[in-house]
Formats: sequence, C-alpha cells, structure tokens
Amino acid sequence: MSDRQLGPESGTGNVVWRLYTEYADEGRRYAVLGTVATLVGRALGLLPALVIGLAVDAIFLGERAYALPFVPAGLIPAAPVGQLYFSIVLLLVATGGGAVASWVEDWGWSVFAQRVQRSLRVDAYDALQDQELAYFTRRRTGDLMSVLNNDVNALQTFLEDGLSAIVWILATVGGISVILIGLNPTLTAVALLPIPLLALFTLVFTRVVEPRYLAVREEIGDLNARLENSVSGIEVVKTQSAERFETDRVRAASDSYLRASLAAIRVRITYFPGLNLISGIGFAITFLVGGLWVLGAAPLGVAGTLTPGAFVTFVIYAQQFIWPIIRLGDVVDDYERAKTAGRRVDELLARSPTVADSATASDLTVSEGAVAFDAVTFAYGEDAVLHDIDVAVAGGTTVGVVGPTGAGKSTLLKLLPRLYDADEGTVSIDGQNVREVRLQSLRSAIGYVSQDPFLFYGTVAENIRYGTFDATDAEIEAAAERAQAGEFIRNLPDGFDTMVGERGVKLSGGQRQRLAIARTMLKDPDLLILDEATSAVDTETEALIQASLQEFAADRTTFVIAHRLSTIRNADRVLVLDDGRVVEDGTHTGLLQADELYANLWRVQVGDIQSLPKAFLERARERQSAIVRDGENN
Ligand SMILES: Nc1ncnc2c1ncn2[C@@H]1O[C@H](COP(=O)(O)OP(=O)(O)OP(=O)(O)O)[C@@H](O)[C@H]1O
Repeated sequence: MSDRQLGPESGTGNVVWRLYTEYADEGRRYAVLGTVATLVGRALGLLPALVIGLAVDAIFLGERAYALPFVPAGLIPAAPVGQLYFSIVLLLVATGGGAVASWVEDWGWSVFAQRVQRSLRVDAYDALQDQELAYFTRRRTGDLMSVLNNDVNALQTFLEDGLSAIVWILATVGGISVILIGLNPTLTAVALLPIPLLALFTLVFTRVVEPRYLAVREEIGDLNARLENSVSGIEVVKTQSAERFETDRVRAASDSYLRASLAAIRVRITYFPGLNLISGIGFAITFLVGGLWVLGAAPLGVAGTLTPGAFVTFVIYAQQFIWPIIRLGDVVDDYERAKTAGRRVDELLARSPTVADSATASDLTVSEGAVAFDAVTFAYGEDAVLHDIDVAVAGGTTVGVVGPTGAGKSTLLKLLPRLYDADEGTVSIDGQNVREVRLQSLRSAIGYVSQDPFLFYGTVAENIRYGTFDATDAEIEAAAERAQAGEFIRNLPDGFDTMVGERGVKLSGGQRQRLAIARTMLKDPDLLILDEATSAVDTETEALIQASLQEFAADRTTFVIAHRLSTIRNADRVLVLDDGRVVEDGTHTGLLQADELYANLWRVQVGDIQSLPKAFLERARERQSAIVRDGENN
C-alpha cells in the first residue's frame, strides 16, 4: 500500500529533532547554506561596533594604534582622516555583505523548512490513509485535518524561524563573547552574569507553558472538528432552522479555545518582559562597572582598566547581547508549540494500523470465488453486532442479504474486503483467509458499491475511472452505458467532462449510484458487493440496471443487500439476518413457503399489512425503540 517506513525510533527521543532529521534528506544542503550565511551575516553584523570603538580610540583619542584582526597593516591609511574613510568603507561593506547574507540565510532556511514540511505532510497523510476504517470513525475529520494542517505547519514554522534563530543566537553570543573577552575578560564575566538566571527562568517557563500549548492544540482540533461538522451538515442545519443552535455550538468550542489560548498567552507574555528585565538589569550593571573603570574608580573593590573606545564597543556589544536573548524567547516559545504539534504528528506516523498485511501475506488468487464465513463474531464496541455466523457460498452464486435495519447486513459484508476484521472466526475466499492475503490483492478482487457513494471533485469520467486509472475513454463510456448512466451523463452540461462532487454539479442519489456501479463494472472484480446499490434509483431505472447487473454478476460471486426485496427475488440464495444472526437461508420461493421473517418482510413490501402476524409487528416495534435508544446513547 504505502512505501512509507516507520522510523526505528518513532515515539522516542526529542520528537521535533527526530522528525526534522528523518525528513531533512532532500533539503539538507539548503540548511547548510542557511547556516553558513547565518555565520557570515553574524560576523559582518558584529564588525561595525568593533570598528566604531577602534575609530574612537585610534582616530579621535589617539589611545591606541588603528589595527584590525585579519586586515593587513599595509591596507590601513596612516592619516586619521584616511582612517575615518577606511572605517566608513568597512561599515558599508559590512552592511552590504550583511544584507546579501541575510537574503541567502532566509532563502536557505525557508527552502529547507518548506521541503521538510512537504515530505512530512505527505507522509502524515499516507500514514493516515493506511489506518483502519475504525480509526476514522472514532475520530473527527476536523481534528485529523488539524494534525495534517496546523500541526505540520507549526513544525515548519519552528524549522523556518526557530532553527535558523538558534544558529543566529549561538553565532551572536559566541562572537560577542570572544570579542568581549578580548577587550576585557573581567567585565565580560559581569556582562555574562544574567545568563544562568535567564536559563533557569526559561526552564521554568517551558515547564509551565508546555501543558498549556498542548491544551491549545487539542482545542484547535476540537474547534476544527466542530466547524467541519457544522458546514458538512449545512442542509440539515437549514431545514431544521438550527442556525442559532449551530452558532451556539461553534461559540462554545470557540470559547474553550479562547480559554485555552488565554491560559497559554498569560504565561507567554510574562516570559518576554521577564527576559527583558533580567537582561536589562545585567546591562545596567555592566554599564555601571565599565563606566566606573573608565573613570578610574573600583566598584566593590574590583579595579579594572578600560579605554573610552573599548568601553563604547563593550557597551554596544553588551546591548546587542539582549537581542539573542529576546530572540531566544521566541525560539523557546515556537519550540514549545512545535513540540506539542510534533507529538501529535509523530503519534500518527508511528501508529500501526490494526488492519494491515501480515508478515507472511501472499496475493489472493481467485479461482471459483467461493466465500466462507466461519464462526464469525464481530463488535464495533462492547456489544456484538454479528454472532457466530457460519455461511458458505459457492463461487459464482448471487446471494441476497436481507433483514431488518441494523441486523448487521452491511457489517457482515464489510468483513470481506477487511474494512473491519472479525473478532472471532475467519472469513475466506477460495479457502484463503482474508487476513492472510495482501490487502491490495484482496481489495482489487472485490467490487463494493455502497448506498451513498462518494464522488470526488473532478469530472464524471475521472470519477468512473477512479481505481482503474488506466481505463480508456471508450471503456469508461461502455461502463457508463452498462450502468444505465450514459444518457443522463450526456445530458450534463459537459457530458463526461462535467465537474461533479464538492463544488461541481450536484447529482441525485440515483445518479451517483449509477456512477458508482459504472466505476465497479469498469474495475471488473471477481467478487461483487452491492450494498443497497440501487436503492435511490426509480423502479423503472432499477429494472434496467438489474438486467445489466444480472448479466454482470452471472459469472462472479455477488452479494446484494436490499430492502426492496424485488431486487433480490431472482438471487440464487437469500440470507435473512436478524439481530446479527443468520435466521433463514434459502431461495425466495422457499423462504415464502417457510413463512417466517422473510415472508413477513415480503408481505410488508407488497402492501399486505393486514396479514402480518402480531408477533412480527411487536418485534418491529421493539427493534425501532432499541434503535432510538442506541441513537440517544451515542
Ligand atoms: N462504524 C460503526 N460503529 C459503531 N457501530 C456501528 C457502525 N456501523 C454500524 N454500526 C452498528 O452495527 C449494527 C449493524 O449495522 P449494519 O449497518 O451492519 O446494519 P444493516 O443491517 O446493514 O442496517 P441497514 O439495513 O439499516 O443498512 C447497527 O446497530 C449499527 O448501529
């Protein structure tokens, strides 16, 4: 199915770092480019303060000679005015070079981050679609979207801004420290005093803010899910005049999000002023000590020597120390968001689907198409929906599956393509346990048409071709004809090229069903499951589709679930399900003669309500109230 490999360390270590290194491959050279540009940019950025201090001392005060590291003495003019021009040229070169380096830095880091984001999102999506169907029914679409969008974006944001900032901070702090130590080691120690305090403060911040950011991400997921659900159900909202109700629900979800955000914001906005305060006080102390030294005083008995120019350089650098610290605040904040987002993405990437190929799986080979359900029991949750089902179907048979609503008909047939796995017992095709064959081979051997088929946003032809991607236009048109869909398709504004699905032309339920039947006919599977596949078409069209379907089903094992019993009266065999059990098994005529549940369902269909036994009506009433109770409990 997917060629995505689970990282060996999934779920361990620093999640953000692990995701980045696992997904860095393609963009690594851009990260290197970004890093080099950051370092060059920083070196150029630090140059002006050095030049200004030197100019003050050498040109204006004559306290020391004009000399710069790495600059040959022969290049430096002898006269003070020449030295001033030389200094200006240096400042301009540093500014221009810094601008170029900044461009390259942003380009390198952005390309790197965007590439990682792309690969991460594709893999996260791939991991998502590999999950078993039950995973999707347990989760809300909006929340899953939030992982694929917001969480992946948060990881990218940190990569783009945060990781480059870390290099920038390290380069700035390292560069300034080296220069400061060169100028005056004692005063450097004073200037660096706030660093441990800042580290401690940051540690406390991360501990407090982390759970709050996690809560925010969960609330975003909830809110997305709420919005998605309300927008998807807009037709019901309108017909039930429930706009106020929905707005209230969205407001409630927004309120929770607001509360979670404010709780995080309260902590976050304390962090930045805290950093400023600590570093500001540190700067004031450095300024005081350095100033006193220039004036010849010895604060607290600590004496030192400093020229005014070196003091200017020192003060400028000490001031510049505040930038990386403030930037560090942003980085830590972005990192905390990325970490909580990363955990959610990683959880998805690391999750092994419960319905997957076994290690020893081989391809399914269909010869007869015989299907067997052997002592099958299944529950979605606590209560079993299918109990101990034993059914063997000979290859090529058409089997009607009928029974009251909620009897378990769809569930039974969903076990065949492994949309769900049986809890007990086995389902097999031609003697091969479906759990022991490759999913891809299993599902390509089975055609499945549901009652409410989904159309993708795309043309009619693309929707029919879906799954048989190499089909020619002629094959598509032939399949459409067989599914009695040719005529209505030709009447659409652009025929087979008409856009349908979301934002496209809206098709009726019956038209969608016919496209789905055409899609399945094109697939030409060995086994066929028609789950109320013609329930939405009018009886006349159904008769025509039935004729085609009968011909199509003639040589392949076919299961037909139908409430409209006329649909299955010609089936070779009819299984009657009630409450998760097969209660009757025979032909239409045989079952009418048996005069049990099937015969009563038939009476309902032909309008012979008077002759229904009381017990059947009682049971129907019971079933309805059970369904209502279930619905209320869910
Ligand atoms: N995804 C699901 N999660 C939990 N319960 C489910 C799920 N799908 C179906 N059920 C429950 O399982 C039972 C059997 O449902 P199923 O759809 O198989 O019945 P059915 O006989 O096909 O009904 P209908 O004729 O109404 O389509 C019902 O009680 C239903 O509520």
